[in-house]
Amino acid sequence: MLSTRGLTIRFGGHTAVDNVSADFHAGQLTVIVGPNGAGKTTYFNLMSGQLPATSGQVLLRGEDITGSGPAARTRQGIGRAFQLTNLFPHLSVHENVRLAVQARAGAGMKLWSIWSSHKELIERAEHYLQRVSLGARRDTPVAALSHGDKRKLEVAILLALEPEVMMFDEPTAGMSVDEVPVVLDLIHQVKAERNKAVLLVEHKMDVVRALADRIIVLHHGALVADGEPAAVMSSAIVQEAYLGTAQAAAQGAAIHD
Ligand SMILES: Nc1ncnc2c1ncn2[C@@H]1O[C@H](COP(=O)(O)OP(=O)(O)OP(=O)(O)O)[C@@H](O)[C@H]1O
Repeated sequence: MLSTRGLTIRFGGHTAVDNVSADFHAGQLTVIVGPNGAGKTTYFNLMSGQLPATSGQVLLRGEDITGSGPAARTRQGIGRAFQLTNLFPHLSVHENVRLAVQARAGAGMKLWSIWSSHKELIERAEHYLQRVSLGARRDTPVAALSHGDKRKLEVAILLALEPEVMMFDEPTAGMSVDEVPVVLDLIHQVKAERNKAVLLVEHKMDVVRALADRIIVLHHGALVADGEPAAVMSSAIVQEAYLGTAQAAAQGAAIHD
């Protein structure tokens, strides 16, 4: 579904992502891990188009999209849950999701088609709100939501856009303990549909264990491990560089932080 080939970005003399090649398949959830500053977010930014690559390629279904900006990539099927930067704070929860549903339906500027299918758009937005357990908050302005509810709303918006590639940046960061299972269940459901490539940047080992089909490890911008979770997590490089000791790993310590 999505591939990178020799993907590299340099900031001045610093190579933040260094020649990374990887393939992300439909029905597979890949977690990208690594210490602070390893290049995980920058790699995400290169794939979603927020940053231009210094060299290398990003391919979507085999097509080279390296030259496309972020909006074009979203239209082409790469969806990303940002950390609360793509919400309209003064619109209601329902309106935020409805805009995403409209964008997906291509109804954005065509008033006639908005009116002709208005009821359907509302129902679809309602459906996504129910999926993230935000139905009761439908009329609340986004600015008044708790942090956890904002994160759930982001997931609803991402679902509404129906992308083929779904990228999550620490989806449970800042959530209370009782909110985390809602989001993890949703990501499980998306994965179970088996038609999307799901990518996650995640620090929490329990989340990694619960969700990962595959783990990629970045270190100083380079890909240093790529494989099944058990093999990658028990590999010497991960044990020593990221978990400190095998005992820390067994105790479920975070990779960092
Ligand atoms: N716009 C930029 N200009 C200069 N340096 C940058 C820029 N963006 C990222 N970097 C540098 O690139 C490196 C990788 O940063 P990045 O945020 O991708 O790491 P990360 O693995 O996501 O870290 P964290 O786990 O702390 O979020 C860091 O050394 C960072 O300082």
